[in-house]
Amino acid sequence: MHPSTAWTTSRHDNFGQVVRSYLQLTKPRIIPLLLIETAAAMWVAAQGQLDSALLWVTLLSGTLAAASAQTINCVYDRDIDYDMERTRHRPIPSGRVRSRDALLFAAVLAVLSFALLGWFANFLSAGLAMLGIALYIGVYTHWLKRSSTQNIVIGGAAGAIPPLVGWAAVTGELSWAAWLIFAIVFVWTPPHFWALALLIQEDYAKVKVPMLPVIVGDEGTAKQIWRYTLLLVPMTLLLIYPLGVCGAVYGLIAVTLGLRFLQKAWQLRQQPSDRDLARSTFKYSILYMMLLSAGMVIDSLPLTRSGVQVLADQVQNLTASVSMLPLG
Ligand code: HEM
Ligand SMILES: CC(C)=CCC/C(C)=C/CC/C(C)=C/COP(=O)(O)OP(=O)(O)O
Repeated sequence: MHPSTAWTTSRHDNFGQVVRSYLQLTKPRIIPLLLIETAAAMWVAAQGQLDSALLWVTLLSGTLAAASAQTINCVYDRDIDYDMERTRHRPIPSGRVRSRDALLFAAVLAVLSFALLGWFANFLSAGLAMLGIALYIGVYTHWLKRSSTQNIVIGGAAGAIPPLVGWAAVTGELSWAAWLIFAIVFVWTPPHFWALALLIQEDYAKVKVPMLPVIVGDEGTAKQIWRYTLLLVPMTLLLIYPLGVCGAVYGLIAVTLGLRFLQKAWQLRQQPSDRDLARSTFKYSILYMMLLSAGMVIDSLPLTRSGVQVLADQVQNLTASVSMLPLG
């Protein structure tokens, strides 16, 4: 290879590696689900009449805010991340990115997120995105993660902020329905995370992070997972009644998904030390939240709404005809 070609290739490789490292700081695999929640809340808020430019700008800003929060978390947790097998190869503990550079990166992302939302949507949504970062860093990462078994219950509020951002971006305010979607994600977070924590508790024990299974064991954790799932499933139906922002199609999806979640949580309660069950409950929690959000979107599409209306009219006509039949 000609020396100048080799130099260019290695510069490319280096650049690629730097980009990959910064991307890894943002924990990108978690972001799509946060965006799905945001989009679902926006769709419900707009009752199917959603401006696509607003949708994309809000999703981009949400990505920037979540990426900023995750990057700061990587800086703060660099000591324990170094000691845990699962996180040792993250960019900061492995020495690929300096903490100072990561913080600068996070600041740029946060400022861009705030500016985009403030400019294209409104300052309520921009402020909520910043509140999400503050809660995730201040309340979860700094205050509770290393000191309380309830760390992810209270800290989970940060992960439930994205739907509020989406709702506020569309309507400029926060209605009961927005708070209910927030509450659904909030109550979903403990079963989601504790199912995973059952699998990786040795890592957390090693660095003295008091995740629930480390302190109360498998059985106590499985019991809590069951209780939160039991609370979660009926809560999802409140969007239909009394709030009236979702309809029958969403109801069918929420009940079907909810029954399966309850079944998994119940099985785990019966066999709390079964790691395959814990893994399957964790994976299902993600699928559950994706499909529940999809259910909200499908339900609010104008096509679905008119289809349900036609069906309801047919049923009404049929009932009227049957009642007019000369029976007996
Ligand atoms: C305080 C609340 C939460 C905690 C402590 C938590 C913790 C975790 C952890 C430790 C992982 C494994 C990540 C890895 O192996 O690198 C994970 C995976 C995941 N989390 Fe959560 N989570 C929380 C809330 C949320 C929320 C609100 C969402 C989105 C709505 C979410 C979505 C996901 C997804 C999609 C994955 C799978 C990523 C993959 O494909 O590996 N999490 N979570
Ligand atoms: C609006 C807005 C910006 C909201 C922020 C939402 C947000 C970033 C939620 C992330 C929740 C999460 C995946 C925590 C991981 O826990 P951990 O950091 O303890 O996981 P680890 O053990 O893998 O480091």
